Amino acid sequence: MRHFFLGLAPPDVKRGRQAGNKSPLGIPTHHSNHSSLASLRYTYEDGKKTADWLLANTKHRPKVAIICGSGLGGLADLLKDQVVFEYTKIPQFPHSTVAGHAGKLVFGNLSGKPTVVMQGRFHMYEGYPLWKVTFPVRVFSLLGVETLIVTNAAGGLNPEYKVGDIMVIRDHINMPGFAGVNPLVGPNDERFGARFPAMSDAYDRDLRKLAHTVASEMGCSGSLREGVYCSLGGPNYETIAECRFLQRLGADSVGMSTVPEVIVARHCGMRVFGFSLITNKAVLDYETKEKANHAEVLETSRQSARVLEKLVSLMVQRIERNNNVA
Ligand SMILES: O=P(O)(O)O[C@@H]1C[C@H](O)[C@@H](CO)O1
Ligand code: HPA
Repeated sequence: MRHFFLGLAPPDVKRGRQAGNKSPLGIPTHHSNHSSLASLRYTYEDGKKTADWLLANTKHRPKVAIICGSGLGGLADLLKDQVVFEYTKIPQFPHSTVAGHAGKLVFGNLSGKPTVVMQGRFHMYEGYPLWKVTFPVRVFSLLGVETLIVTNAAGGLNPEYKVGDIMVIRDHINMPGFAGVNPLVGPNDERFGARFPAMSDAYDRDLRKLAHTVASEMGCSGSLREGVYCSLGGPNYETIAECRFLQRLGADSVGMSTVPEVIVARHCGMRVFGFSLITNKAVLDYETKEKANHAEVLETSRQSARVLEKLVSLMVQRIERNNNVA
């Protein structure tokens, strides 16, 4: 309050946000009309500020960004010549709150290519609105990133999938989007992208093909699948009825992330590729005693991470500048 009267209000308040309307995570708790809704999100200038801060603090100029799913942050360890930023130190960045998400942004060279890796992502169930969940993707775009690779831990709905399989994401079902929960809701800034972006080609066909080529060269094509990822809000795992419903909808894997990041990346013209690591089988049978749990998810990630890491690094080696695949 005192700061406010002295003209030293924090930036949130200066932009018309009221400190009293925020949860402890800085998330707005109520708003009265569309124009106040418009002010309750990061602007283009906010993204630019964070991107410029990062560019001023590292010499790396990444063309590829990778978002690591639960327990898959080991990918960042493959980067050479690392520059590491804790999320808590990056201006305006949200903070990681989930086990298996370290909360570090790692710049470096992966297979000789300048790359930035998010060791830990943000989820809606942590209490973050989707414009916060997806803020890093817009920052990546402002850094000059052309290709986004997303990874996640997911439950297998397809009865043929086994725990430890890797699923190339061919397409997604945005379940929260059916109810209007979408990171692009609100005023559209054309500097990021068009009001109505297409999503029918969200997952790049050439990169999907490349994944199969690389897997076959690695001798692991037997455990490489390709299918549809369905994103739910979480944090609870699905009921049996929900899993049966999603299976009938045509989903092969189910999780609690990824889709908002992909929508924002496509909105700003980035090329997207994604993997689900099948960490558990979705429960579809009322007679079973099996239950999904995060400890199992992390343990499967730990066991299968090396294959996924190798696959990603070999793919990055073959991604050429300006979106061509070697
Ligand atoms: O960040 P991802 O999507 O990999 O994490 C999955 C979904 C939940 O966050 C968590 C559930 O075990 O793992
Ligand atoms: N459901 C939702 N999210 C998940 C699962 C699951 O079974 N496994 C890992 N993340």
